[in-house]
Amino acid sequence: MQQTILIADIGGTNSRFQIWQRDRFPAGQDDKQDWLCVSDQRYASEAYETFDALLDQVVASANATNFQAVVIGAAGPVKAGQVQFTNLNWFISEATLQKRFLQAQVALLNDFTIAAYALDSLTSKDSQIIYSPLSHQTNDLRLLVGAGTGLGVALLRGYGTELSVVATEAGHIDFAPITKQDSQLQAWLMQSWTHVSFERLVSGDGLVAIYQFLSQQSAFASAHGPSAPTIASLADTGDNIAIEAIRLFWGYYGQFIGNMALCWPAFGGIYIAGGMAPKLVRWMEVPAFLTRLQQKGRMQPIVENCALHLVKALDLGLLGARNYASHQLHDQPTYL
Ligand SMILES: Nc1ncnc2c1ncn2[C@@H]1O[C@H](COP(=O)(O)OP(=O)(O)OP(=O)(O)O)[C@@H](O)[C@H]1O
Repeated sequence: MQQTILIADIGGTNSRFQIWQRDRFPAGQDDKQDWLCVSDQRYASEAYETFDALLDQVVASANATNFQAVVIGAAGPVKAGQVQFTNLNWFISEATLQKRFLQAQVALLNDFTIAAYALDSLTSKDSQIIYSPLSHQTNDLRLLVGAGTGLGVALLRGYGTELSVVATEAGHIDFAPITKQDSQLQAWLMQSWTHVSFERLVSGDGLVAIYQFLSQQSAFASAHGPSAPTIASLADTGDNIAIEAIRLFWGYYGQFIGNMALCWPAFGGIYIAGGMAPKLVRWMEVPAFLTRLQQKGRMQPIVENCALHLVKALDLGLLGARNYASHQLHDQPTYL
């Protein structure tokens, strides 16, 4: 019997869909068949008015229709099987998906929750250690943090089939200025938003905002001036404002990760994922990044005990969704 799954990682900027198939042997026989990717499509999210409009197109162009599992990771808080996207005017309902894919096991989860199910499958090529603690205190707590269109955080406890994941909206905690320049940046951002969260700085638009602040623009306007990829290209050509903007971006990213480690002492490791880190890693000054991450006063030793991994694999969400779907279809206990 053939099994077909539809998986998706839906972000504020990019929507990624894959269809995988495998031959499934009857129970009791060797069923460790490899999945084969039969479709891999990427779309610009904002080109579609609704998620359903995009899904119509994906399903119409797919050469498979009979899915046994449909797993969707979405960039927003999932409550009672529904998600309103944080950085996109989209809505998804698990019940509507289930009606559409009647035969399938359908799951709608937060994108960082689903990405967390990929961590145990990462190989040494997929991630790089950027900090290892000198002394080791261990527990099974891990953190997945990632800046892209937004700033996502998931908390992991346990491993393998015992893994449990807690989705958070921690990217929306208040930004806390440390230097005079940080305070000026915060005040400048407060002209646009009453709540200046870390996501306002540690995200694609965040990098744009920092650049505009340094360029002495009167107020933030996401459509004005260079985009985040252009700022990265400008830095490559030696543009001082772009270089400084990326330097500040990494500092705020480090400060945020350190705050997360104080809330959840992740002695099992902190994994930095999301679309931006791999693209800006050449500008990461590790000592400066670690200083801002670990400078936590009397509680610095807690943060210093957390190893830091930079995840280079860009398809973490899809890998996690495939693991999740595969698990759903397996005669094994589901994830906790
Ligand atoms: N070369 C680059 N340098 C810096 N930032 C970039 C680069 N390319 C894209 N970005 C920014 O990365 C962000 C998209 O990241 P990502 O691919 O993780 O998106 P996403 O999964 O749609 O986001 P999310 O899941 O946070 O909603 C955009 O804000 C974009 O401007």
